[in-house]
Amino acid sequence: MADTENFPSHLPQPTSHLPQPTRHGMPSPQKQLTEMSASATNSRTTMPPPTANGHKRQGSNLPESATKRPTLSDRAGQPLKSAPAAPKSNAPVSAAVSSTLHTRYPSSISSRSNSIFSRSTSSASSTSSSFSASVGSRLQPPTSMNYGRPKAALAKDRGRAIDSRPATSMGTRGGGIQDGPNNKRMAPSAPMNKLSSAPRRNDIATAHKMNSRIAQTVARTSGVLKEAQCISSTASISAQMSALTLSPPRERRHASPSKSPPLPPHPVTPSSFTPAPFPSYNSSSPRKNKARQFLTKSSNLETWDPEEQYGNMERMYQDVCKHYKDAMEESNEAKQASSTYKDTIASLEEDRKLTTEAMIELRCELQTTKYRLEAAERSAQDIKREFEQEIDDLKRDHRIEMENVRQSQRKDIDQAKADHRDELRELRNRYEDELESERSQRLQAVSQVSGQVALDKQRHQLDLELKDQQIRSINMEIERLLADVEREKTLNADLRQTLSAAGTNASHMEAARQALQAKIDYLESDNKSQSEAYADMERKMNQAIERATECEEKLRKEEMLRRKLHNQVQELKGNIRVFCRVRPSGSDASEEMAQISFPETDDDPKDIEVRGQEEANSLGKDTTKIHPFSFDRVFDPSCSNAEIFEEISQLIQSALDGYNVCIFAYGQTGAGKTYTMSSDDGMIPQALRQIYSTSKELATRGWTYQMEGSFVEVYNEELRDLLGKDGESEKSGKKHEIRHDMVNLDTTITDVNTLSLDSQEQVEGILAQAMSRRSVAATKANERSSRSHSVFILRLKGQNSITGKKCKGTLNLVDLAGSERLSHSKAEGARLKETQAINKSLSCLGDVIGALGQQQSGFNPRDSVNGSSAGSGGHIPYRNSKLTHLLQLSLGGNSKTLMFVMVAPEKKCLSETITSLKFADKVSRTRIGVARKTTTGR
Ligand SMILES: Nc1ncnc2c1ncn2[C@@H]1O[C@H](COP(=O)(O)OP(=O)(O)OP(=O)(O)O)[C@@H](O)[C@H]1O
Repeated sequence: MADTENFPSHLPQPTSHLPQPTRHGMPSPQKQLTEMSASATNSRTTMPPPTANGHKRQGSNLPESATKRPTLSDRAGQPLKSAPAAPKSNAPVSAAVSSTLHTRYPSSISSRSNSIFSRSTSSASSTSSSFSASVGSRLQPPTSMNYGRPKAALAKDRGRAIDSRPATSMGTRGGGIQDGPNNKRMAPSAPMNKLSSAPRRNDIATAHKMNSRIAQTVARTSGVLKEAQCISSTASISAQMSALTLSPPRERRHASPSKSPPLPPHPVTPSSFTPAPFPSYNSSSPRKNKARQFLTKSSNLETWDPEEQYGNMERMYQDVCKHYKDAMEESNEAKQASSTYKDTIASLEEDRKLTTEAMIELRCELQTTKYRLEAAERSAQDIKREFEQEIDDLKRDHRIEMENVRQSQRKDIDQAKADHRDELRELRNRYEDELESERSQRLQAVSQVSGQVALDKQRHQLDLELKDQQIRSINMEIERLLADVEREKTLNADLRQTLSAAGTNASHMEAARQALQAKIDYLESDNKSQSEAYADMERKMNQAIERATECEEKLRKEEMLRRKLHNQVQELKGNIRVFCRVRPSGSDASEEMAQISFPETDDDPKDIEVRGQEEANSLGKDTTKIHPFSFDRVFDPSCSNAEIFEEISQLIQSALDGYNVCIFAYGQTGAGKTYTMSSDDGMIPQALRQIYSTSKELATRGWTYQMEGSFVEVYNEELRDLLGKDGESEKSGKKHEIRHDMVNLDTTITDVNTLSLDSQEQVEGILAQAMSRRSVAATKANERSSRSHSVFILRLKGQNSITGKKCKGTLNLVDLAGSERLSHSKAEGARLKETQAINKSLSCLGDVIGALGQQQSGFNPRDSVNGSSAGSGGHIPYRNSKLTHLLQLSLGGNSKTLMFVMVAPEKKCLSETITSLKFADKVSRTRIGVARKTTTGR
């Protein structure tokens, strides 16, 4: 087995058909004999015979004879002409046995031969030949490299080769060598198993206990021993084989394996081994000259040629003998090595025993030391515990002692502190008493002095305060009078005279005041004369007050006169007045401007001229038309909101006087309507500021005002409350309705929040809220274009506590949405709808104004409610849009109405500008009714 491993790996391993050697080298002789006998009888039918040239024939590869050959059955009927010669005394191998050996185990024999003898360099060539003869030319014998090893190396290699497998595995392998010729499993040889495995186990156990060097040595020794045993066993088997060949063939052929007695082992020693001479064969066999014979008539298998077979057998026998001899020599050497290793093992065993004893002693010592150490540790623990207890006791004692000392010290300190406190208290009491008595003495003295001073001072102070108050009131009165005078001066000449008189009066009073002041000074310096001066001053004061009252009365009368005159002037001017304002150019410098001029350069410009687009006349010449317009007032781009407000402040005053006032801004989108009406200094905030300041002034003349405001927008022909909570009207789903009270000439909107405006700050907050809620959107002309008409309605209710007069006015401030041409704006979707609604309502406004113009005479506002005029009977289409419906009373003649027409200066807006101006011109030419005051009382 080991030798098969030496074959080159690229070659197929030779398969053995011989009974495989067990670990002892060969199967038991008894079994071998049995099998050999059986095979001798069966071999002719089961195995093909070797060929004549000595090569192995294999199965169907055997060449078939072309000629007809006699079969065995044929030959059975024939008399045996030349039987093989009877074996001689040394019993040569019979032809049957020989052929059986070659047919059944050719490769096995050869292989085995190789395994046993391949290490002999001298027999390399013969091995090779026998190998090729037995296994065929396809397989090469082991190379000569394996042969020339030194003996020691050989022994070592073998030892390693065998010893590298564990003992049990060896046993298994030995037992499992396997399939014999008839696929019979070969049982391992039990004694040999015992022999080999037992020492091996011992060796391995020893090797594990001892060091690795000892283990290696033992392993090597064991390997050598096994090799030697193997060789000796092989030798015995060979001897048996030799003995087997000596037995008479006829007897063996018929002898039953079970009945035949076991053959005694052949006493072969390597040194005394002499191979028996191979039996000679009768070469004059008649078969030699005979024609070729066949197994059966129909078979083309030739019958065996015994002569040729015999020759082969003889050669093989020679080879086997030679190899056997070599093996014997190797075996001897191995035995010698074995005895040497045995000695070494014995001495090592001795060493191991000594070492084990020493180890046991040391272990005992270690154990003892451990016990001692543990005892020492225990005692150390006890001592430590004792010490710890002692330390704890000491600590406790120390703590108690410390506590005692601390307590005694604390007591001492407390005692010392108490003493010290008492001492301090005593001292403090003593000093405080002394201090108190001293202080009281001094205070008495001081209070006597200061009482006197304070009394004097108080008296003077009171006098002074009284006089200051009088002076203040006189001053206030003078200021008020001066303010009144100042205001009246600007109204009319009579008032100026009165005011100058008041001024003179005031100067007298001032002189009197100065005199009084001098007297006060004098009085201050001289207490005695003070009372006289005071009485004089009081008298003069009363005179002044009387005169002031007279002046006030006079002023009131003048005020009434002024109002009357103012309203007369307003009526003369007409109830709808039109102001025109041109916006400055925008930030885009590249924008081309329209040619707009203002011919009048005085303080009160009323005219404006706009140069129209260039047009070709009938002669083909380019001409431009100039459009002149005239309004109540024209404001050029340089005018500020403050300047414009000055012009309308009289109208705001009219609202306080009990008139309905309506101011609205009209113009194309982006022309400046929202800027004029609702910016921080726009008309709406300024109007409110004026109303507050004037109402305060009028309060001095007995007027008190109640103000209520609401803010709505007309968006897409629907009213929206800008002062309501977010989404309130959408949630409630209520629609606001416009109602006109024609008795009181009052307009109300249902479900609209009306807030009482108590302070100017509140009003401005409300305005900001309303402005933020307005519907705005970016359009082509304006980034924040108003998409609705916004209307701020301020109701003013005044009452004069002196005269008992009552008045009720309404101020409507309207910021209209911008007119816009759809073709220009190219609005879509929501924007388109908005633009359509805006344009429609503005066109309705134009219609209403037009209708009002036609019925100038005989206006009755009550008729206007029904959309008709008593004078002309013409229909006024107020209800055609929410905007005109809402402004019905403002437009219908009952109110003072001011329209701002806003103009954009850009050329691109020119046509729209001209349209707006034409509309404004139409409005300014309209004369509608007479505004009436809603006052009651005297
Ligand atoms: N007198 C002015 N001085 C300076 N800037 C102005 C003046 N008038 C208008 N503007 C500016 O022009 C722009 C358009 O003005 P505004 O929004 O008042 O136009 P509008 O007529 O109200 O437009 P819409 O009808 O689309 O609401 C704004 O940026 C505004 O500040």
